[in-house]
Amino acid sequence: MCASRSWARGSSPVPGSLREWREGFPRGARMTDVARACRGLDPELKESRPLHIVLGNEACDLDSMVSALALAYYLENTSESKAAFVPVLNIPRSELALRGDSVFMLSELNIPESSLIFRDEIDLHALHQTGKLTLSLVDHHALPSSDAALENAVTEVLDHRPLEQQYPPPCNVTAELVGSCATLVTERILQGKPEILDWQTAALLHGTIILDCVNMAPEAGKVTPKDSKYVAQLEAQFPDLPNRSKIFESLQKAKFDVSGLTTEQMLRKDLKTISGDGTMLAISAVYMDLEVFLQRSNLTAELDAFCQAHGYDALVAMTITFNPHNEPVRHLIVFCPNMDLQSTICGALECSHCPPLNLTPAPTPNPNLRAYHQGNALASRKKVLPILREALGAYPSAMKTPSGTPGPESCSQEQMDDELDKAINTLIPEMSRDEEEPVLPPTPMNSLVDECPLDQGLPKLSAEAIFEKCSQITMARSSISPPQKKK
Ligand SMILES: Nc1ncnc2c1ncn2[C@@H]1O[C@H](COP(=O)(O)OP(=O)(O)OP(=O)(O)OP(=O)(O)O)[C@@H](O)[C@H]1O
Ligand SMILES: [Mn+2]
Ligand SMILES: [Mn+2]
Repeated sequence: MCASRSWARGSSPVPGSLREWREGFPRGARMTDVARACRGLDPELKESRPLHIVLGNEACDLDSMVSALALAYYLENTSESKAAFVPVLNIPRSELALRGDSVFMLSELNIPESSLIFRDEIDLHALHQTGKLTLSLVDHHALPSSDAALENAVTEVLDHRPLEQQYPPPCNVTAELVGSCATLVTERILQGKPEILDWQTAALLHGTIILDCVNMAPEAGKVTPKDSKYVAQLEAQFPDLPNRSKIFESLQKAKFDVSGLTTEQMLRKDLKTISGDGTMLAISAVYMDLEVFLQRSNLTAELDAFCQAHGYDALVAMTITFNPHNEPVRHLIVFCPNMDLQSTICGALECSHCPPLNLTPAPTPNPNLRAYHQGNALASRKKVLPILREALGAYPSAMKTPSGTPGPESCSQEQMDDELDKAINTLIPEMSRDEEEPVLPPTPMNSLVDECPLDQGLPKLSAEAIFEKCSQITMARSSISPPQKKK
């Protein structure tokens, strides 16, 4: 689906230095030569020069794609280093088609998809082993556990979310909570060497910032003064950039067009993942109304198959649609067959206060599914991810069962008891003392203790197991003689 091709100037192949960038990049070799070399088909090119990869996030939305393309282009044209600067889209090539806004933008600007390199076409880990790889991360900075080995190749970060991970100097970190990472890349180019900016690259950046900042509308809660400043500067340098509203409407339409997508494709279209202590969680943006989504045929089985296929222990989907006033309406869906993990995730989301999500439970067709209306319509996944990351951190991996199998019953009984004893003994110390030691009254929880045993949150255990243990405690207490007064 493509809106009218009214943007690009003429229908010439990629004009200006974007084409030269592609052909002369790295110097003397075309993009496809680099791709072939990176795919290991042409070792001497790989051997000849170090490779500096500019890598977007694994959701690979328009912001990630454009930030990687534009920053690599800038570095290739300004860096003193003899490295080749290669933008890599952090998804398999086959997944680009799910990103309607990116496909639309590339076609509008006559940038052939064949000139791009995707994550499944380059072996970053093998390159890293040759010692020839350095990395710039754009639009993210916390690498997924599968890429943890690449952390020491990161020499630069440009991101627009709160820092969750430190990259010590000499890594160059730019992290600012602006509406779009493309704003930070634009700033870098305009402050560095504005004359290398050509119309195509300016149009890529301009359109991306406008989409991310919802056509620069303050009520959407995305745009910052820096976003507005650089959109204006791009327009001042290229007065014939397309009209903002035209860009926004075409990209928004292309982004939200999910017609014909399967449930699996819809979940993969804008997917982020987090992991904590061996538990993997997928968080998808679903551009569809909750009711409509829940009515999809075979939904629970499809969600289960999706989690099993990718090794996810749970899936959180954030649906986003718009009311007649064009305000976003958000719902959260939690799919998790493991009841302990499900209650950990739902508890964290329900009790979150930073930010409060103002969740109202909504009915679902299956106990493995929970759904909520999210009253806080401004909290995008960027805001929800830290809540989920913290919840995973508090969830004992000992409770983790192979993904997709039911919860606590799959843990051995003694494992459950150990967990429970540990938990109860931090809560009720007299249970852990042996007989001869006098039992002191439990420390009042509001006293100045250096850390409250509940700081890590209540132990994640099933209600029945806690009840069982508490009844044991009352029995044990009634058999313990009252504390002897110290003489
Ligand atoms: N108020 C709005 N009006 C119109 N469109 C809006 C409005 N708010 C968001 N969108 C569109 O929905 C897409 C998804 O927006 P989001 O759910 O707020 O998340 P985000 O894409 O801005 O940020 P994320 O938390 O997903 O993180 P990153 O993508 O930065 O990694 C928006 O793209 C917009 O089209
Ligand atoms: Mn997004
Ligand atoms: Mn972004």
